[in-house]
Amino acid sequence: MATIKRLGVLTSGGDAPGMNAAIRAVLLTAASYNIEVVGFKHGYIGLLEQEYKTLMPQHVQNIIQRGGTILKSARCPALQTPEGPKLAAATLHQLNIDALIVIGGDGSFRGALEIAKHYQGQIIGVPGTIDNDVDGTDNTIGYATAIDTALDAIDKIRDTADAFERIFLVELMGRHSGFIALSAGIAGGAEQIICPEFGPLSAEDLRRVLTPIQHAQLLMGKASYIIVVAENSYPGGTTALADALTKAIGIECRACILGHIQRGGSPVGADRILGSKLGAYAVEQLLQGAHLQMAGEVNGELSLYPLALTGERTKAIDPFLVRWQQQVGSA
Ligand SMILES: Nc1ncnc2c1ncn2[C@@H]1O[C@H](COP(=O)(O)OP(=O)(O)OP(=O)(O)O)[C@@H](O)[C@H]1O
Ligand SMILES: O=P(O)(O)OC[C@H]1O[C@](O)(CO)[C@@H](O)[C@@H]1O
Repeated sequence: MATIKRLGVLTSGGDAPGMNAAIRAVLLTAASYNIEVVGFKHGYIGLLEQEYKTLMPQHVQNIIQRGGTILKSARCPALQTPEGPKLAAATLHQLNIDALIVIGGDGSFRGALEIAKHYQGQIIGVPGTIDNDVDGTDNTIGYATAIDTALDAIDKIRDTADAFERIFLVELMGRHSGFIALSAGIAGGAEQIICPEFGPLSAEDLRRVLTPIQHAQLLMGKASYIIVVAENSYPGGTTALADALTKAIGIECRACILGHIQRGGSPVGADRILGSKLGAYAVEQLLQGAHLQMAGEVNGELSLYPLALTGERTKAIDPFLVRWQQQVGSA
């Protein structure tokens, strides 16, 4: 068993519902092994600027149901300078931190790998991002809640779209991936889903979107029609796409950008459970000597995955749902 007396923990990148459950599990598990936990604030900024506090059980009481992260999060460009990782490692050494747990996405894990080049202790990652774009785990903490939040919005937009028999484009988050768009689009009964995995969509290529709309109108007449669009799918964004479609078909298409609403809210049960499980597992695996690994869950089994491979983008959106959506999308 590795000797760990002091453990650091931080949340980095986009916050995700369930991060608090993971922090809580880290603290409670560590406490059960008499390990002290230091929480760094604002992601890697806390390491660079020595902004931290020792976490006690009372700090994690009554947080499992809260969105956001009690440690705050941030993007930290300073870690991407040559001096950043050295400074971060120096803080960890100075504070006698034997191991660090980074809760975040694959970008945060790249940062962890840079720090590891200068740090003598162990580092482990816990996947927390609404985007679900991290290899080595079926789901990331926050993804399930984001789907439900997006779904709630889609259902509400459907009501008004139906009343006015309007075409709506609903833009969902997912910087490089269509996980949220595909899942919420399928569950919300969207007529079309557009996401990066379907290939780039250009102004010259609008026919791909137009033909299914026209087909649906022939079949059903005037009716509500919802297109779920993953962010960054069209040059100029979803409002530009709605404008281009409006011009092309002569029927007003409305855009609704859901934005950061998807990052907030009370985590659903699945995210509380995943956060708790992965937070606890991360501590236990550190004690087993794990280093530069991510604590994930694959096919219901807890497992470690090399941090260096978490951003390879080998995890694909559900191919069955993709095929089915494309098959029925024009009906
Ligand atoms: N190559 C890198 N070198 C050093 N630090 C990095 C590197 N890539 C990312 N980081 C650090 O990790 C932080 C978070 O990364 P990023 O903004 O990509 O979010 P993420 O962890 O992927 O989460 P999300 O996708 O949910 O926003 C960055 O702000 C930066 O501090
Ligand atoms: O809040 P910010 O820094 O604009 O980041 C937005 C990005 O973060 C995420 O919410 C999580 O990675 C993405 O879906 C989105 O593109």
